Amino acid sequence: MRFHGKKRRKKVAKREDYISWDEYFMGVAMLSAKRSKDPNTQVGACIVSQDHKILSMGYNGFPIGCSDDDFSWDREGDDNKYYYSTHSELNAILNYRGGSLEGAVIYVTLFPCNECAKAIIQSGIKEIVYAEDKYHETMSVITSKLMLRSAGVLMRQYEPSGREVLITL
Ligand SMILES: Nc1ccn([C@H]2C[C@H](O)[C@@H](COP(=O)(O)O)O2)c(=O)n1
Ligand SMILES: [Zn+2]
Repeated sequence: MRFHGKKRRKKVAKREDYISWDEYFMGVAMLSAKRSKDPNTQVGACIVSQDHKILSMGYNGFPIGCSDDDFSWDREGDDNKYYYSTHSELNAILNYRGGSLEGAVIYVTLFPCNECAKAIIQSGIKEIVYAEDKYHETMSVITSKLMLRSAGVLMRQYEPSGREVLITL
């Protein structure tokens, strides 16, 4: 092959074992979940543009000014975490500092609840890629899917590749 009139040396071949877009964005969502202080379920989300740019990230936690040490992480009783925690998907939407999320894709480690589904629909996100769906039998997830389907938001389950990535932090 010729390059600027000169005979070109054989090119060095590219790496072939690079991670896919799905692995990359679900990996970022999984890493975000590691920031959660919830002792029972840690959820992470990563919002991506149609041209594969990361727009925002989030994980489940208490609002700014509501200390993780003062507010309750209990699952039951009058004073429980469900009153206080913001879900990862909503945090990712609220963390976005750009303009519109129209047409974006959200990668999330757990299928969105009905409240997050409303926020996803209203923000213009058009596709959900989720890893787990452990609450699929709850009314929250059943109604979430009803709304998402009705609004034309695509939903697909992430297919784990089984690839292990070692990151020493
Ligand atoms: N799609 C979801 C579902 C749940 N979360 C958060 C809300 C809680 O902090 C936790 C669930 O706790 P559990 O009932 O399993 O003890 O996960 C979320 O961020 N996104
Ligand atoms: Zn939610």
